[in-house]
Amino acid sequence: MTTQGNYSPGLDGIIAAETKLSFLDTVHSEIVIQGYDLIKLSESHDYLDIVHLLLHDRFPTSEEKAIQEKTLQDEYVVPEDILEILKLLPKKTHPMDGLRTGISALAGFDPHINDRSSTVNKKRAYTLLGKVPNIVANSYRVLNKQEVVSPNKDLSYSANFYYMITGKEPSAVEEKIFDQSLVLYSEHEMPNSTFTARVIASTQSDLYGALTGAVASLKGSLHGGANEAVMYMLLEAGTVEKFEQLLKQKLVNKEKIMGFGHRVYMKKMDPRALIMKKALKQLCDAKGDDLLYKMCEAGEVVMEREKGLYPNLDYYAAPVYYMLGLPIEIYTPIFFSARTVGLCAHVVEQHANNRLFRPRVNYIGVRHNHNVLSNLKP
Ligand SMILES: CC(=O)SCCNC(=O)CCNC(=O)[C@H](O)C(C)(C)COP(=O)(O)OP(=O)(O)OC[C@H]1O[C@@H](n2cnc3c(N)ncnc32)[C@H](O)[C@@H]1OP(=O)(O)O
Ligand SMILES: O=C([O-])CC(=O)C(=O)O
Repeated sequence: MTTQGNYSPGLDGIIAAETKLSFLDTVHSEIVIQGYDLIKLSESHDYLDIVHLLLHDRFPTSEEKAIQEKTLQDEYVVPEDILEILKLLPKKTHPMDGLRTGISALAGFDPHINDRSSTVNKKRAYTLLGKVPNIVANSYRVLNKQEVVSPNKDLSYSANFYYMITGKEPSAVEEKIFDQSLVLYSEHEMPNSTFTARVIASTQSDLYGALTGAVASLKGSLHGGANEAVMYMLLEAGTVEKFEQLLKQKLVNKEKIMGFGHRVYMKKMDPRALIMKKALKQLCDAKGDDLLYKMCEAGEVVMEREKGLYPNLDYYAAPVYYMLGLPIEIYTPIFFSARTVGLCAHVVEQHANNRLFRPRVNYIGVRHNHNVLSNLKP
């Protein structure tokens, strides 16, 4: 073995970047976003406040917020050709793959594609923030043989996103909870997808490429794909007792249980999950049906007792989305849509102060003796 230095599988504990954007402070149990705690922000601010905070380092004034909303609305429409590309995809394509294709195709419509300046990157971030919800909703719709839906500028950003997916306007409570989920998913330091985006950006590749790679990363079930997987698991079980049995059986089979565990919060509950747990209770109470809440609570007890593992955000976001009437295949694309702002902010930061990512390996392969090789020549 040729050793170049310490190896940490999965880069566990390795510092990969310096950032002003966010930090998981496990000592004080805070998710620090530009100096503020995300959990507190999720109770006091909406998604568009977080967008401004991440892209401009501070909250918007009410005038700036109105201008930002108008900027986003002007970006809502997706080129017709992109919708045509989505229509050409095989109908069994997952909406995450539709989204990946759609974001990738947007690059060709950018007249300033070779400009990596912060000003243009931030402008581009608004283009993406305007169009990604449209691509998410319409890639799902097209793949499910539903009519393409146009954005409704009379609704708030989050209400319009919900409307484009479901075809109906959310109630005030649904809008608030959906928006809160977007806040919670907006930014989270250095998950695999953000690392992917920064690695791609570090070659001086563009924002669309960085985000296309990030979609592929987020699709995996160890990352964003977990929210969808959690919902299938809950539906497969159907009752509290069967869910407890299912989890125990999966543990006996040494299967990973989706929605539990986290590289950074391994011995604690993801604080974002607690907020979505409260939202789930609210939605269940309003509907007079607490089955999903009871199942999730019972699952938490089993996992803590049997494995010392705690829920991450995906565990409670999934049943919340279910209670909001959102289709399951679109849970991970919604996560991506919310994370668009965090990813864009990281790419802006990477491009503004770039050094190519190029790590080394410890070589564990064989070494051949070239004298032996020359003896083997015909
Ligand atoms: C918003 C998000 O994207 S959060 C992440 C969403 N992903 C999931 O929910 C998928 C399920 N969870 C997992 O697979 C993991 O907890 C991860 C991928 C999130 C973190 O993984 P890592 O930090 O690499 O931890 P690793 O997989 O090495 O697990 C450490 C130990 O805990 C166990 N473990 C961790 N998570 C789980 C789980 N969900 N179910 C069962 N066992 C688990 C592992 O089997 C391992 O046990 P061992 O030491 O006895 O072999
Ligand atoms: O941070 C991570 O490793 C994954 C995660 O929770 C997220 O992307 O929000």
